[in-house]
Amino acid sequence: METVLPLPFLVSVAIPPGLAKLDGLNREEVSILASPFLEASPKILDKLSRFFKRHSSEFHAHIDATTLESADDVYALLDGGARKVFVAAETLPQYAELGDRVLPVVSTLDLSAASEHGLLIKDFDAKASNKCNAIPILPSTGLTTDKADSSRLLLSKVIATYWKSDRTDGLIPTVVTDVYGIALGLAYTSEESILEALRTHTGVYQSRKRGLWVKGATSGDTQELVRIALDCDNDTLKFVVNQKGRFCHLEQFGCFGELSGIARLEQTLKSRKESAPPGSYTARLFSDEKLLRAKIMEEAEELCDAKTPEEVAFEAADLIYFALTRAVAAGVSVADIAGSLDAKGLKVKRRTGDAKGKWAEKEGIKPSAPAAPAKPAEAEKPKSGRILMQRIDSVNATEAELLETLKRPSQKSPEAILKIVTPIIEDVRKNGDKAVLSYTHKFEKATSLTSPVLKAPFPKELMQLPAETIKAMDTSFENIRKFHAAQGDDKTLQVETMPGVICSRFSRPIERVGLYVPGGTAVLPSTALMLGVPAMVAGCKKIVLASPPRADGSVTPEIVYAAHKVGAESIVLAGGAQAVAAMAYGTESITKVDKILGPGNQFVTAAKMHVSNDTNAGVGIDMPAGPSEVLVIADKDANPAFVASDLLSQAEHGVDSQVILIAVDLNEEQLKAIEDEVHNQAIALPRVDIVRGSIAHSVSVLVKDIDEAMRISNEYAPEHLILQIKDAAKAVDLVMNAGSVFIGQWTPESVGDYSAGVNHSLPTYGFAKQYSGVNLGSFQKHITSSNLTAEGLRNVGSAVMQLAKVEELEAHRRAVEIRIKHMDAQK
Ligand SMILES: NC(=O)c1ccc[n+]([C@@H]2O[C@H](COP(=O)([O-])OP(=O)(O)OC[C@H]3O[C@@H](n4cnc5c(N)ncnc54)[C@H](O)[C@@H]3O)[C@@H](O)[C@H]2O)c1
Ligand SMILES: N[C@H](CO)Cc1c[nH]c[nH+]1
Ligand SMILES: [Zn+2]
Repeated sequence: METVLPLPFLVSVAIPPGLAKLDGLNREEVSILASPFLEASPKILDKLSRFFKRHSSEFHAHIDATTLESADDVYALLDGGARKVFVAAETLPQYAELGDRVLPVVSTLDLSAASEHGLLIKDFDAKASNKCNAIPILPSTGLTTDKADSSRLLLSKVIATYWKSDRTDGLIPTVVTDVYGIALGLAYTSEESILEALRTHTGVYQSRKRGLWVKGATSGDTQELVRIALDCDNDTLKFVVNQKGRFCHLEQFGCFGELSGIARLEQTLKSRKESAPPGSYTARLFSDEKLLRAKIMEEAEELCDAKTPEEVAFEAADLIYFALTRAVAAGVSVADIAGSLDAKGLKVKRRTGDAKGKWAEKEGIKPSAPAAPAKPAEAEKPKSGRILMQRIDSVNATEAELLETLKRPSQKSPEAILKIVTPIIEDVRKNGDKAVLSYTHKFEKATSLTSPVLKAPFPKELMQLPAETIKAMDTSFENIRKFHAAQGDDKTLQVETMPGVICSRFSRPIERVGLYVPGGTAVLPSTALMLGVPAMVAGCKKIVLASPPRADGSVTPEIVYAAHKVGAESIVLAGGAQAVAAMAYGTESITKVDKILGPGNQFVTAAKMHVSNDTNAGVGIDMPAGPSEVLVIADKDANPAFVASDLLSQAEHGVDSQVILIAVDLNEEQLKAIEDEVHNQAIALPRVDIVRGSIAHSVSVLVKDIDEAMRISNEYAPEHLILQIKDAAKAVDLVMNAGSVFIGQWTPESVGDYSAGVNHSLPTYGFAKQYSGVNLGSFQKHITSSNLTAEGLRNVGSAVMQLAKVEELEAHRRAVEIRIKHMDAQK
């Protein structure tokens, strides 16, 4: 990343930045000029922080923070990526330690210096910093790249006002570099060429012999213009570009030779990622997450053990190779890494640099000082880079490679999780309410809570909801009720297997059920409906809901409303293993249940497995439901925006979610259209950071036809299967393994999550091969009965007696014989 000397003005931009259009200037033009000027106010701090998250490396923003009251907000802005923040002069002393990152605003504006250019609209204390005093600020509405627009200033003119050419032709020497700062060559620039470059966002220069020179116009080796900067004495420009092909007219990348070092490695890895021969080592590294992890760990260790300078250089190069492979695989470029390094360098409170977790423990490292509470913006690392799923072409890949690529992200080892949850379960079993409360105080920070349960009837004031939420919940409730009621088998099933031998089957509700409604990363009242409604329809006598309370000890009103609608007897105000244990064993105030159902994180799942294995608990559980996932099969008929929206709706659940696209016979352009949609829709999502995490282990599989797509899908056994293909309904016949299927372009997965009527508590992690999702049957037992007449016993008796004889179970045989003898005696 280039260090920025801002061009000698800042572009003042209205907030919220639409970012496609900024007050008349394009986003690209502002980013090329490097430094927008933004005005902060307490109301728009959230928007500013989102702006920084997405664009701090692209824009080098300066901020007017004079209306902010809290110093914490100023620190947060600087930590978020603001280059300089301007504050009221009287508050300046409290920022003394921050040097010229914080500057004062003077209220009496001195316009004289800039008025001769007619440019300055706002001026900052000239004495405060010689680096910043002369930066005039222009409203972006006053600038243009449109020659015909005489009412505004031409951008190229503004730049030229500040440069001093010492050449007779007035041209300005221009150093051209790539984004790593590697010099590609020297060119010359005029006002006209700058205007053209800004207008087209490409490399356009002024040739001394041939006039305007659009780089790549004949060779195809074009440039994307990333940034323009003026040097310290305003007589040389720098164009930072992304170079396609090569810059030099000779057979070499730049006029000073080929790329080398990390830049060259990145170029090689990127091209390998696109087209590494299947089976090659790099292809394996890209597709085998475990192999790459092992190599990174191995090389890190070897680097630590290296002794001589040569060994250190050798091992560091190896480590960088594997680290960069990891980055390129995730769609992260060296420029993104440099941006992240720059952002770290901008932080006003640096991390201590301590090693973390198992690596620290292994080496016996102790933290250097107790960790200070993170400032809000410090805790959220700004992330950038294209959000892109890894691709694999099923035609070129072996079956083993394909399966390896489609592996779900690995979860923490069950043993490690069990070690954490077992003592919690034991504590709750022994100490009841007191233990449950203590874990709620610890994990949910709900220290004011004094009772772990809320009993029905639930007070009205705990379910105050907007009318539209009640309407939506009522609609969903009714659809879920209808669909699950229709699954009922009220009539006893009866079959006469032989004359006089009548077999029957009838269902009964499970009497007491415990329903776990997750509440860690998101509150999910929809899950309360998905579990509660079928329990109600089945006729379960006691429905106990459990969900982690909020930090103030209250339960989300939507969950209370759902509990009320399904007739729950109580809500356990606890989450995790403690909630599961409380429902499995019962406590002084929490009702023991016969079966626990519902999704949850790894602690919840491990606790459910643990209690179901304890015969003393006498409790059953439903299927394993872990991180959400979706597999979308899309062909040429699919709308790329719809496809992306479905992928993202599951990717936003958690970083451990995985989404799969199976692209049926799509060409490069069609596939890219979906990838572009994924990126563009993702960066606009509030949970974009989570999406980045899940997309990093998500995959697009290219296949030739529907049969191959369905074969892979059945092997993967997705929780949700979406068919965005021609004649989608017909393809349902080919579905063998899936939790729930969504057919055709008008059926987004989210309708199933909330309101269509189908259940959203479904098997994940490939368990759709052997489990069904939650349904009415999950809340019922089926009991069978036999009823034989004398004739029936005669008909079947000989088979029974013979098999009992084979098994040498004489009492069994005699139970038939004694009756037949009795019948014979009565004849
Ligand atoms: N498959 C499905 O049908 C489905 C439906 C909805 C949600 N989900 C999944 O359910 C999961 C919900 O997870 P969540 O974390 O948001 O909520 P959660 O309610 O399952 O877990 C929160 C609880 O975890 C416990 N916990 C957290 N950290 C702990 C630690 N270090 N030690 C011991 N206990 C700890 C705490 O008790 C806390 O109350 C997500 O993965 C989501 O994708 C799946
Ligand atoms: N998709 C999740 C099940 O995998 C359920 C859910 C709840 N809210 C939104 N979605
Ligand atoms: Zn969902």
